[in-house]
Amino acid sequence: MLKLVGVKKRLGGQPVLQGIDLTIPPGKLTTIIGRSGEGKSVLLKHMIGLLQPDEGQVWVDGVEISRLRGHALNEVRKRFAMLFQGAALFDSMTVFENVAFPLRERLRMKGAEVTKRVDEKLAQVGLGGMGHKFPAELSGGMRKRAGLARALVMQPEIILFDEPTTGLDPLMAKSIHDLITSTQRTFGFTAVMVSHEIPEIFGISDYVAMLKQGKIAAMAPPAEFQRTADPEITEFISVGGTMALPAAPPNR
Ligand SMILES: Nc1ncnc2c1ncn2[C@@H]1O[C@H](COP(=O)(O)OP(=O)(O)OP(=O)(O)O)[C@@H](O)[C@H]1O
Repeated sequence: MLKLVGVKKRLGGQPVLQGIDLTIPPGKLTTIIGRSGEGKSVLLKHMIGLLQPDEGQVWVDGVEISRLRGHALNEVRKRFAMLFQGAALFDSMTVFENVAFPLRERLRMKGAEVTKRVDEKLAQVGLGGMGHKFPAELSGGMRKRAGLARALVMQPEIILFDEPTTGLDPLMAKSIHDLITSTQRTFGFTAVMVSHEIPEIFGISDYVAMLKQGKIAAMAPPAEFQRTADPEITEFISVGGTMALPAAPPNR
């Protein structure tokens, strides 16, 4: 169970997170939405221990990771994968080498075992037979798939996705969303995704949370979330998309 309690963080002299209380349901897909610059990426980085809170705690299964350093933090991080916005592949390595990298570096795995695991993951993300290509030879959507294969290959319990469909056309974005949900259901990992894809995320998420003024303003399953009484949230989700809400239509 991933849980943030009273997390506060200032960056560049400005308050970014101002008291985050958030429990991420295990084995589900939770999507975090919010305006640009609101602190969504900063929030993800706290979950994986890349940033430490000024105040408050981040808990992973009863371990307070916000106070861990060095080896102890690395051990907890092995349970996570994070897919950054740009997929962050190594340009000088083939797709195969990119996906093999964490197995070799972090698990010290070698030879046929690596090949088997990498080929299996590439096939799962629809990149079977593409292992010899370099990232520059791939489309944006294929690069995202390769990034997802690299995240999945470590069989993490928790995967954090930072805007995984940024820069993709709607069809490619849909195929990445489908892949995230199908792999999540197959492997049962806990997924946390930051996304601007409204209304699409309502169709794929188990829970939606909104970050507003440094706090979680609402968190609920999509149908309930969309019936919120908070006019700012209603406006945000109606501007982001065009989904009409029978219970509380956008007031515009
Ligand atoms: N390392 C840093 N040093 C100083 N300020 C930072 C740092 N990282 C983030 N910030 C600031 O924190 C705020 C939140 O940034 P963050 O990237 O989390 O926003 P976001 O909600 O993910 O935005 P977007 O939706 O545009 O990706 C911004 O004002 C940003 O400039």
